[in-house]
Amino acid sequence: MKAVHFGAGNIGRGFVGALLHGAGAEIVFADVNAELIEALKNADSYTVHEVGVESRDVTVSGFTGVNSATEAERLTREIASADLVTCAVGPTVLKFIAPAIAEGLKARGADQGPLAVMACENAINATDTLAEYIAEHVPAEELASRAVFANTAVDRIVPDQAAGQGLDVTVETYFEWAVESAPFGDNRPEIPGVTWVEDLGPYIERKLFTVNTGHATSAYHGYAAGFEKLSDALADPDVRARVESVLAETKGLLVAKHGFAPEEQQAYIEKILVRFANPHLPDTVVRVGRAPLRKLSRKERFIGPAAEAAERGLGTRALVETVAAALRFDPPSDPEAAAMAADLSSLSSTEFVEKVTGLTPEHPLFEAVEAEVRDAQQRVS
Ligand SMILES: NC(=O)c1ccc[n+]([C@@H]2O[C@H](COP(=O)([O-])OP(=O)(O)OC[C@H]3O[C@@H](n4cnc5c(N)ncnc54)[C@H](O)[C@@H]3O)[C@@H](O)[C@H]2O)c1
Ligand SMILES: O=P(O)(O)OC[C@@H](O)[C@@H](O)[C@H](O)[C@H](O)CO
Repeated sequence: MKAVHFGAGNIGRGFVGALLHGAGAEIVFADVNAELIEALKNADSYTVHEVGVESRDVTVSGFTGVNSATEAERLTREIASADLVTCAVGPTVLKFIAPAIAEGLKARGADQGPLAVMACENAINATDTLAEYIAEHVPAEELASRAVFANTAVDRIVPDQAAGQGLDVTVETYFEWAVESAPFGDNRPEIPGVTWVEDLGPYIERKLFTVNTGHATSAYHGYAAGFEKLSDALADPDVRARVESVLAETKGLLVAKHGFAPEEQQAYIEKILVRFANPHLPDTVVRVGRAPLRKLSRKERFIGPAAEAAERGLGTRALVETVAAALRFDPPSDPEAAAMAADLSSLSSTEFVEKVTGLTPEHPLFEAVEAEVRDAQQRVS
């Protein structure tokens, strides 16, 4: 099996690359980071350090790199001859990698089987989004015969890596890669460790609205309380109580919407709280809270579940209080935090809520969120 993976960052090397290597795949990492690609071209292997109660090292080999910004022709050839394309570049970058995947698809021989395409991003139906961008460059019939698109949900905490660590990646021991099975019929790619599911909807929503909602809640309240390390933030009783309150609210929605048993969802919550508290994992509130405008958007981890909960008459107070904390997230290293601050000072509260959260004034959640925006604006003026 040959795989081209876009995004050789934390989750790319620390999770997707490791599982593809475990599947015996030859891996081509495609990235715009020239230094990283040179390092991948020059290395024979790197090590994934899984840290936790039981730590272990996994060696990943059998890969190369291609610079997707400067080696377009080679990238086309690599995709044309691949069995699988995966990506972990961030949901807002999907539109930029789509043209290259389209070129690779168009260059495939008629006798080749379809290319499996699976986006590994923290977003609902990210592969469908990528497919829509690719469809702008490939005729519909050609696309249907040359590619199979499957949505996925990926779960493994991979912090930003310490300088001087080279290609090695420190990760938690836990992982889950859920992939929808229907698009493949009887021809699923053989990737040990993948959980095949018929309906990904409940899985991705449970993951995003529990793991990522809880994680970002720890980050925003932890940042406000002055913590740097995520596990230290969660050890603070006030932050912990806020995270538990938020997860009680998303649990209410997930149980009502998807029919998860309450005790099953509670066990899932307890498990992720242990994962967040992993003291061996050097994760930070700045990484976990990164890109607050994306995280406050309509289908994302706060407004997504809060809007649906409000529509069902369920509680949203803790989620809205976390939105308030997110509005105060201002690390100088985060361009979206700066853009959010600029929008807070230049837009009216109504304009800000409509633009950033996608909520309209008629929505039952609008008033509560707008009140927090007004409060944040008064603090900075
Ligand atoms: N880190 C985690 O714990 C984790 C876990 C699950 C899912 N994810 C998701 O995986 C995605 C990536 O996250 P990450 O933590 O690995 O981020 P990261 O910043 O470590 O890696 C992203 C990589 O994508 C590359 N990239 C950016 N634009 C590109 C382009 N146009 N073409 C090719 N490569 C490009 C960057 O250079 C970088 O190497 C995000 O959607 C994130 O939500 C992350
Ligand atoms: O990657 P983001 O910015 O969507 O979210 C930050 C973290 O919550 C996330 O990367 C988690 O570590 C990961 O989703 C765990 O599976």
